[in-house]
Amino acid sequence: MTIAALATAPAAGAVGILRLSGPDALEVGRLLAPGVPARPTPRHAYLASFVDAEGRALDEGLFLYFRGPRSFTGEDVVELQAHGSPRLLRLLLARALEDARVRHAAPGEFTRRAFLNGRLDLTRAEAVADLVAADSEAAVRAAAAGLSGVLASRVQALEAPLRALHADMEGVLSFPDEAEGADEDVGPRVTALRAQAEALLAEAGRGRLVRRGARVALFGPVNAGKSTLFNRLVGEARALVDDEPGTTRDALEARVEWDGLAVTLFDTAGLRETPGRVEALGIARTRELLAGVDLAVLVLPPGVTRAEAAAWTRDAGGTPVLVVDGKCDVADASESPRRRVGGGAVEGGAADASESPRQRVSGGSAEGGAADASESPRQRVNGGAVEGGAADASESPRQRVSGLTGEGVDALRDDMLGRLWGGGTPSAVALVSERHADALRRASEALGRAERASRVSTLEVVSGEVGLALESLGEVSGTVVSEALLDAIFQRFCIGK
Ligand SMILES: Nc1nc2c(c(=O)[nH]1)N(C=O)[C@@H](CNc1ccc(C(=O)N[C@@H](CCC(=O)O)C(=O)O)cc1)CN2
Ligand SMILES: Nc1nc2c(ncn2[C@@H]2O[C@H](COP(=O)(O)OP(=O)(O)OP(=O)(O)O)[C@@H](O)[C@H]2O)c(=O)[nH]1
Repeated sequence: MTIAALATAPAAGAVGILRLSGPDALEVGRLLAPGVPARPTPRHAYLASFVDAEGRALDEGLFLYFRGPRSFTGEDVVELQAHGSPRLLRLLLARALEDARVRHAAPGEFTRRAFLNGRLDLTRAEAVADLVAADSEAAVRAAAAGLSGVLASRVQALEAPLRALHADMEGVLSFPDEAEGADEDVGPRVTALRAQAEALLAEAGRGRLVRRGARVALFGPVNAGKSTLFNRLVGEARALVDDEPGTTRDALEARVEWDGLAVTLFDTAGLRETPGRVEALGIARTRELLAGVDLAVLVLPPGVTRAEAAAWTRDAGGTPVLVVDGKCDVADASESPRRRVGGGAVEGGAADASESPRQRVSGGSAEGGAADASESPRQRVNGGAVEGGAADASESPRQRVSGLTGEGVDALRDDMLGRLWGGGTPSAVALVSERHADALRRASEALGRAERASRVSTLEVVSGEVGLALESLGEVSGTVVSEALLDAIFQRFCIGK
């Protein structure tokens, strides 16, 4: 069946495209553009008059014919490139759909046909959708890499040797005499392939970062200068700044693009022990937010000790924390923000020392970390920090930054990107999606079982597991796919793609 859809967004633009794909694309296309020869030269742009059912001119545009299989879908494709009026384009589309040989394309159906006709493997078809959805430079570049087959070849480099291994084992099982010895190094081969699968799986985190953008939150004690720093990082005065502690109550967010990577930056309510009721709600929300971001930046006012810093760090709930010394332009603590913070902690400590981990640390730092050291892993960490400033030297020096003067802000941004990204550049990443990661994980698990079986079980069992790994891997490239999987994948495409 021939399908038709508008390939351009349903909004006014300079040019809009109606696309047809299928066996009757040319004939139906020529109903709309009768001036085009019956056997047009493929890939030649004809200037043509587009007409309605009565033969009245609707527009003058370009007519393109791609003869299958040399087309995007692998089928005959016709494009009518008209002036970009949404109303005009709908008239042209309706006219094409009037023909009984044509129906409207489902979302992603052009790309689905390209996949089914072997023009693209599944990873490249998905890269088409990634490219259309890309909203940062890194996302564009990573999707483009996917479209050019970066992930496809990584998967291929795993799939081919896995298939060879499977064939060797099946050979030995079926023809033990002829294939003798082909199963000798099965164990090491499985181990190596499993490591390869794990390495690919490890890129899923970066894939997520590129696709969705990174989420970074500034947090720390009240009045640390978070909002000032946030404004500085965002490049505009978004957050309210005031020297009254607790000014920021709701988390603010702003989207920036750093080195091509989309970053959503959050400014959060300052943490302290004795907040007002409304502020307490803000703090609860901060903790929730911190648990869900990719990186939490702990902004400390001058004079905070390592033990205190370690205590604040725990508010991030397991999210990686980057610690920075804020207000570094303040030479000494004459204005004594340190006292305020320290004072707050002690005050709170008296009120409910038993409850708050932070107070326990304050207590620890005052009374001696050693006393606490045996109690919990958390205390042991703090105890360590308190006991041995020297031993603590392994901790990297904290970034000094001033939101007020801008000092250290660029370096902080680089630090954040380093922590988020690790080495390399965002464009070099193989965009491993959740779907790919899930299939890779199952492949890797099957290989893990194969590894064990190669030591304790029969070749038949090993081969069975390797076969399962192959099946899972086939879901990534598309060599093994169900209709349901294809439906799920192509549903997220837009219409006309
Ligand atoms: N006007 C227009 N622009 C477009 C598209 C389109 O369909 N129409 N595309 C649609 O997404 C993308 C281009 N993708 C395309 C991919 C392959 C072929 C194609 O004809 N492939 C043949 C021939 C290859 C060759 O001659 O080198 C093939 O693969 O056999 C065309 C477009 C982006 N820009
Ligand atoms: N000297 C100096 N003062 C700063 C700096 N950053 C912020 N301040 C001042 O410190 C006070 C608090 O700044 P904010 O940016 O609102 O601090 P915050 O951490 O967001 O505060 P909360 O909203 O209470 O959590 C304001 O008076 C700022 O002008 C800095 O880098 N250097």
